[in-house]
Amino acid sequence: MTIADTEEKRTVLQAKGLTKVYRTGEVEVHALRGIDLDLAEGELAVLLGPSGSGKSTLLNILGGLDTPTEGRLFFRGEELEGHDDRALTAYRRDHVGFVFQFYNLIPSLTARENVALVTEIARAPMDPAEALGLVGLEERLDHFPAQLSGGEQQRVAIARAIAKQPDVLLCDEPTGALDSETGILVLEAIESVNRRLGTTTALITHNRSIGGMADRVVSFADGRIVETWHNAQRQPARALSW
Ligand SMILES: Nc1ncnc2c1ncn2[C@@H]1O[C@H](COP(=O)(O)OP(=O)(O)OP(=O)(O)O)[C@@H](O)[C@H]1O
Repeated sequence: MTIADTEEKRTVLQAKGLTKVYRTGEVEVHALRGIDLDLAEGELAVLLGPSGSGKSTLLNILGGLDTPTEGRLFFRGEELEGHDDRALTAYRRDHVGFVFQFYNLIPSLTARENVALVTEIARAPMDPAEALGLVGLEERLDHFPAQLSGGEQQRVAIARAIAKQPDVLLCDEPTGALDSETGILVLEAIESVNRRLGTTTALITHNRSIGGMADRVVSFADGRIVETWHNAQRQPARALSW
């Protein structure tokens, strides 16, 4: 195996020159203006930036929910064909887990059943109870969403996202709707999944404090990466405050 092969294996996701222009009538919005970003195996990256800086647009493209106007995306060295819906669907289904600000659980299904919806169609799923255990909800398997707190519902959403054992976990403002104490529990769940399963994780936030838990922080402004730094040591989510 050559050094180049090894490097390629260590990079899970690679974005090159991504741009995104939204056109609404006469109006053009340049949401991304040339993003180069690699996510390494097992890394926890925090994508930081103010509202409107393009973070969600980037996350959606990295996860195959949207396509760039220009630029290329590689998953484990293979290019994802931007306009081939089937390839993107297969990539999303087999390799990507999403967590959004709002949990999108099905109210009439229990925590376990919400997770099972995904494990039933996944290639190598874990048991829903095991996934819920990983986020600290082993005592809540048969609760309905209405019987769970916001933070617990978000942890069910994380369990649902990771139960198919995705290569990449993409989290868009996962603590945006939560108070800080509850938010930290949710971040601990993400941290634990990243450490125990080695899932490459990208977490979007506008909250600078959350950057402390990352291996690397990538800071955005106006559709561009303006700064990147590595933390010499990751702070445990439990030690964060805001
Ligand atoms: N579907 C769309 N159609 C038109 N413009 C869009 C669309 N989605 C996003 N935009 C615009 O693109 C820019 C980047 O939006 P994006 O949601 O990626 O930013 P963000 O950094 O995630 O913001 P927030 O933190 O508020 O979610 C914004 O100016 C937004 O208005």
